[in-house]
Amino acid sequence: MPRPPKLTPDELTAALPDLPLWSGGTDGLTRSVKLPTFADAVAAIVRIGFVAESMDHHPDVDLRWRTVHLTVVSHSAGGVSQLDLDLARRIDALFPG
Ligand SMILES: C[C@H](O)[C@H](O)[C@H]1CNC2=NC(N)=NC(=O)C2=N1
Repeated sequence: MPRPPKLTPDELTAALPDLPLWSGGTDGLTRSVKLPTFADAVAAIVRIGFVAESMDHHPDVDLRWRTVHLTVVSHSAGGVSQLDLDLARRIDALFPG
């Protein structure tokens, strides 16, 4: 299935108000999720991983103690695409902040 293209800056600007927990630009969107413990943070990554697998679209993940740092970017598109907005929303549904 073809993957969507990188969003234009205007398209991203229009989409970002719906994703207030995320920051960044067309090269990638980031948010952090702080959990009570390291084990909770590992479990959070597993939950996000199942969503990512179901979408066949995967975030970049960096775990520092009990904080999970996430970046959504479409590597094949060389920037943020509609798939990243969808993945960010799915992550927010799991972890509303
Ligand atoms: C074959 C498979 O669909 C691709 O390699 C997918 C998998 N997950 C992916 N995730 C992200 N974030 N970017 C991609 O370009 C990407 N490509």
